[in-house]
Amino acid sequence: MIPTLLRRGGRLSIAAALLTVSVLACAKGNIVILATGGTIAGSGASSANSASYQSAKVAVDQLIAAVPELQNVASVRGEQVFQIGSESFNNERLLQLGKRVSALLKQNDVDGVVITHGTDTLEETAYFLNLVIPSTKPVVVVGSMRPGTAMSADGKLNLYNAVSLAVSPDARGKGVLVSMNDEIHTARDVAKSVNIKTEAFRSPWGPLGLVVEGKNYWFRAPVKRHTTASEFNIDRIEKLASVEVVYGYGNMNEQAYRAYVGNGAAAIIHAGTGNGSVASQIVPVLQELRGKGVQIIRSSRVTGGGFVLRNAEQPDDKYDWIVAHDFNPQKARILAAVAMTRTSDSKELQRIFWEY
Ligand SMILES: NC(=O)C[C@H](N)C(=O)O
Repeated sequence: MIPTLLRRGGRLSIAAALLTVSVLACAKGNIVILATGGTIAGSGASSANSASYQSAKVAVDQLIAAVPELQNVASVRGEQVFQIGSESFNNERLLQLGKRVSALLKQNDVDGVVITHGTDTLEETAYFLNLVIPSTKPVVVVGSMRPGTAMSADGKLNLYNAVSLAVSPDARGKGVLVSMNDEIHTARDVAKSVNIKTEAFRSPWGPLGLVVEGKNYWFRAPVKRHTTASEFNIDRIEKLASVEVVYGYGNMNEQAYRAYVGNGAAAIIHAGTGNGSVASQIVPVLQELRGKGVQIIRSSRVTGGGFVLRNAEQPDDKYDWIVAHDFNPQKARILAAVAMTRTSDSKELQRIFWEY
């Protein structure tokens, strides 16, 4: 169409061509890629290094330049927020990233945000954003399991899928999404379940859909509260509550619980065995800590579908403990750290654990 207009020559047809170009550019939608590091920005010594490499090496502009096809689906620009392995994320970085996402989504010239992220804590950041970003515009978090230098690297296609998902009107209002390995997951459910393999992310209750060659195929939608239906808002959060996780196993002792509380933890996520069960020698310790005002939140260390029932295994009503529903311990930490910016009432916290 544009070459035809140009062939006709003359000022009018050139103006028409320019107008068409700008209309097409607008029609594509504007996506900002916020880069934070991880393996998707990793680099290895040789193409055979699929698992040993350095993460967080490649700058966002290089990531974008490596996938010219991105510009066919959206107008894309990048910002380098951090350049770290995601194992080094902390509460301050979550807040900084969240505030930048929120500010961008308030702009009329931004239609969605893609966050490139290491996979180790990707589920924590994605779930945090799902709780605190008050926007229906798509936020898609993406990573890779192999660096771009490796044979069969997965980053380019994952990034392409993430951008095409973020620019899709049908991705709006579904909460923060994670796109990996052609699948679309809700940030609430997804967890890194295998390392090494590219099929690394799973949701215990299944993915929301698939993204294939720039088209989304949806099968379900999240029912829990998120983004615009959330009572939490990043614009009103300056500091997260101090919440720590203690891992349960046979031969447990009380030292970690006491050390964390001694250092000011306001809540302990007990990553218990099975149904969040608590060893008999630990029960009185947790009762004592609860008596001192510390929230005790029972989650499960079971991977791929831990689900803690209230008053099963332990009398939560009697001890005034909280159960983490189906959240894995690291997501329970995120929810408690956000929720406790607003309440320290255990009944309110339990309500929040059921609703989000
Ligand atoms: N695949 C990865 O991205 C792992 C890396 N350690 C990270 O989380 O940053």
